[in-house]
Amino acid sequence: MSSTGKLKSSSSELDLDRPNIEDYLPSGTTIQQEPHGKLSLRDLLDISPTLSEAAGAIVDDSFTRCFKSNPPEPWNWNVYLFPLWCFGVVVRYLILFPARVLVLTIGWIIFLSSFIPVHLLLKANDKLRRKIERCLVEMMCSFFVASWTGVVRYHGPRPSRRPKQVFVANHTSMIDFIILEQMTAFAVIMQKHPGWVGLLQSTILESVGCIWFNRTEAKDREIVAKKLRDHVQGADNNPLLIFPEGTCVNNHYTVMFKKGAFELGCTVCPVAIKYNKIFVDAFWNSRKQSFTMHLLQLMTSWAVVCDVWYLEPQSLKPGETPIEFAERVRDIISHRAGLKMVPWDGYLKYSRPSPKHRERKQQNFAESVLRRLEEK
Ligand SMILES: O=P(O)(O)OC[C@H](O)CO
Repeated sequence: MSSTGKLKSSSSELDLDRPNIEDYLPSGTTIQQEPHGKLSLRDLLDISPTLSEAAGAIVDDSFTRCFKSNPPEPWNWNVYLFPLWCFGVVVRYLILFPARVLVLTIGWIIFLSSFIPVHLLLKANDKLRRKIERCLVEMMCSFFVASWTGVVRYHGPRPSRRPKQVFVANHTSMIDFIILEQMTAFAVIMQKHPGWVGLLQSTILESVGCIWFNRTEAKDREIVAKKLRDHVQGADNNPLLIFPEGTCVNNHYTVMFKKGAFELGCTVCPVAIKYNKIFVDAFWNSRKQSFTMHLLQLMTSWAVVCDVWYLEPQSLKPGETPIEFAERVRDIISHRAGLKMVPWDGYLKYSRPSPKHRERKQQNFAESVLRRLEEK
């Protein structure tokens, strides 16, 4: 498909996903029913499509919807269910949670008491050290998954270590990484975090080849691009895992994939992850919640249920651009996980729309008002 074709289909997807402002207006009122000379909200919105689009965006928009938490439906709404729910709260907080903290503590003790000596004492035998460290990281991730009673179904062949391949997955939470890492020690490319997560990133995870960057630093992006190219050449390196959306999305949508993973000249292995929200919403809304609070929320829920599909590897087709390739892979992942594709750049979460875009909208609005005045 040509890039124009893709763009057209993306914008029509956006149109379909756009809220209908009519749905939010009081029903049963028409312009004719209003007393003569009195303006209704409907009249005002009728002045220009831009104005009604702006009103629609204030009420709801498909970009914000990608990053909205969707907690499970409350079910404790009657006199029989409420005591049951209270009983569940007591079990989850007073029995399950302490047991899970214990599991995690045991995991950390085993992990650190093995990882530190291996890391320090096996410096001379690099191959053996890397092998043991890989197993230990996988084991620690399994402890994390156990600490939320993770019920994960993996479908398809497990990833193997081969040169010139990169795994890409949709992204809902940093727990995606933990869920994938417990099966295969991937080298992941991720945003650098502060606090204890940052400490783990720069110590333990760096030893499995993970690469960290700060998305606001243009300099970091160049360094990461070079590290990626070097990493995929090494036959003995852990398989590379990238979340090309670059940010966590709520597992109902996929936002545009960054093209970096698709211009490395590697085979791209898509991985689709779909969480079942029966017990808890696994979306990490990092603007509202720290990762520690997110983990505590998971550890006090009944279970985290999800499906992971390792999909058929894909290569760049003749005449296909990396952007088209990224869209094709996004389509495969979204289709498998039942996610809706929206043509948004997830980084817009962190930036304001460009002045050019704003000016174009202002120009459209001014033109529509002038046209209307001339008609009178
Ligand atoms: O949802 P964000 O943008 O805070 O991204 C969080 C992590 O960096 C994703 O791994």
